[in-house]
Amino acid sequence: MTSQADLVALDQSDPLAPKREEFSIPEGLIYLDGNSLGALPKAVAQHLERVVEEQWGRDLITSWNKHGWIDLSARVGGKIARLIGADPDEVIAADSTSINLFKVLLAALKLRPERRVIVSDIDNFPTDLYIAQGVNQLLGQSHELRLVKKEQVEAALDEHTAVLMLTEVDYRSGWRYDMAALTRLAQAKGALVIWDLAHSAGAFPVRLNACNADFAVGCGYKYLNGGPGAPAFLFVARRHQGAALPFLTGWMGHRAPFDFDPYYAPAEGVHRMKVGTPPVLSLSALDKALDVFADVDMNEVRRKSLRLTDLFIERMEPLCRRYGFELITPLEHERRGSQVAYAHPEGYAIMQALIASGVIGDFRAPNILRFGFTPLYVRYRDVAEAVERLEQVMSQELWKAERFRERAKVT
Ligand SMILES: Cc1ncc(COP(=O)(O)O)c(C=O)c1O
Ligand SMILES: Nc1c(O)cccc1C(=O)C[C@H](N)C(=O)O
Repeated sequence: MTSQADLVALDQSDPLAPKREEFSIPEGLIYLDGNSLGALPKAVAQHLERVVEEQWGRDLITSWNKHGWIDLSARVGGKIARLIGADPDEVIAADSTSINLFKVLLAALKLRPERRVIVSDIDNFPTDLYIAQGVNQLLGQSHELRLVKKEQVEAALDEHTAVLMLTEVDYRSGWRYDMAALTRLAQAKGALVIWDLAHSAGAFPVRLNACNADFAVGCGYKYLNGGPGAPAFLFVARRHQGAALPFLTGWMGHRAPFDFDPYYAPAEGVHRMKVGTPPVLSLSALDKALDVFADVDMNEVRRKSLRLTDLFIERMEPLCRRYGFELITPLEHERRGSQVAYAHPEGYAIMQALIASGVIGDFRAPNILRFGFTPLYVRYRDVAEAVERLEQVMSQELWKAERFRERAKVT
């Protein structure tokens, strides 16, 4: 068991400890939900004020050139590329994850016209599955969407598979796929692979090119801390950039948008996946938020993430025995993202009571309490304190209060 003295020593010797100072975290709050909405980097607030006043307010439309707004999507993509093991010219920041998935899924299916199966995980985040259903509808239900449990993904792949579409880290359980192995297996059958990195990018080192990934998408507002509704990102491996075509053929993805040619011609490389005018303020926030990572070693982030999640699991053991929490996150490091989840029949009310006590995690239907550990701003002592507050919620039965039963619109 990790002692109080061990925790102090861990925080004192943590090479990432100074990073916490770069974030604005309310005094006394323990924030374990950076896997849903990352905390605010202090520099973003100052930067946005300058962008609004100087770029928008003073320089107005000249800022597209003067402040490089027109290239922001690619510049921000370049910063994300380092975190996900891609080259800068393989990534853009744009649109939402859902829309980016729509774009790359259609592009990938068109690269495998003779094949008629999309394989995915039935526990994938719903938007991924809904997008696949919408794409199939657009294609006249020409494809089979083969949804299987994680253990059956390998067996579901065959010579009819056009695309394997997976989220690397399961949003509920935190279960992590072996990206290299699954990519190899799918490609050996002749399929293309799309990875959703929503719960990976910024949480640990991702190695898209080392794994030979074909396409990827991911969120800007989770571990990348770009703010609510931040632009997402999209990756197209260089080997596909000539042949992969977008079907949302907007002017920003045209070869020469300011020629105002009536006929569409795709831009070079990943740029053709851009659609309309980018949200400059949101992109500017994400741009500045990514600077927090500039001097960060992602291997260090992973080391701390595993220590934080190990510590949480260790401290939760007595509560599991006493109060019936069931760990659903893998113990094996290789199979774990940066979050830990427990099933409990009273999960919703318990999470509301815990939030009221100053520890923010979240609840995922039907019965899951989910805790995200962002190594840049979560301390070892926060982990111990969070479990102590949960112990109080349970031992004093605080969760039984009527007000914790009422379901909010957003959970
Ligand atoms: C795996 C995954 N994909 C996609 C999304 C969201 O996509 P969007 O930003 O389009 O809402 C989420 C979370 O919201 C997610 O967990
Ligand atoms: N994107 C979200 C939103 O707009 C509102 C509330 C939560 C979210 C989330 O990010 C959910 C998240 N993808 C999840 O893993 O559950």
